[in-house]
Amino acid sequence: MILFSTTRLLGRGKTLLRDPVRRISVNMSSGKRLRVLVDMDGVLADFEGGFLKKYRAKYPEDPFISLQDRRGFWVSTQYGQLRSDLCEKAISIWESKDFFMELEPLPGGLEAVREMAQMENTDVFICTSPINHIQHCPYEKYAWVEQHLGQGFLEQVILTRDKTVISGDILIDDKPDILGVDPDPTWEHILFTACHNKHLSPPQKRLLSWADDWRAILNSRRQ
Ligand SMILES: Cc1cn([C@H]2C[C@H](OP(=O)(O)O)[C@@H](CO)O2)c(=O)[nH]c1=O
Ligand SMILES: [Mg+2]
Repeated sequence: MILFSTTRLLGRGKTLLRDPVRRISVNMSSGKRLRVLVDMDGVLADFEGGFLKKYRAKYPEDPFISLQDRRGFWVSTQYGQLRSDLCEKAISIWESKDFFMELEPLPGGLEAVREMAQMENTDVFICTSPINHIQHCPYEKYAWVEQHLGQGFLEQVILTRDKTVISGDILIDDKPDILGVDPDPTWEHILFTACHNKHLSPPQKRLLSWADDWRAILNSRRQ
């Protein structure tokens, strides 16, 4: 028997505790709640496109790598292979103020997470890693979510350098190898296709874009 001091029964069997700081949805029906972790850069926010635009604006005379020529997750590695000084130049782009703030949303991503948040027996979190340079990125990632999904969605942001310690059923992420202290994370990694990984033959299931059938992937994990 679960006692709630003040509760408001919502439709679809969800109960929200009146809590000035945090609203908690408790599942009142029997089904297990599905927990979806959605990555930010390369899945909701266009890191690669934003990088190339700002790199070319800042270094117009320097060689660049087109999106279709991108290989390997780390941009700076490939730029460094092109010419050693370009590694630092690449890093200077995403360490600059407003880089993460000004990233464009990838098509269909915001609509998909908004829909997930309204789905029965479903919780969605944005699970994202900050870069090492902490001056701007952590704040701008939160501000980006507030700007594009609203203040209420800030409750759903998880910032971590180790995604393996976050529990969930599904992690939709463009990084092919998601490693951390836990060798056996609870989530199934769905590889979100990006310019840098489209040539791989990954072991994971792929989500080609948000126009692909992400609802079927969620439903396949529901009990
Ligand atoms: C340096 C670098 C960071 N990133 C993103 C991944 C992480 O965000 P996310 O976990 O939201 O995908 C963040 C820190 O590495 O920056 C790239 O996508 N490519 C890069 O080359
Ligand atoms: Mg990513």
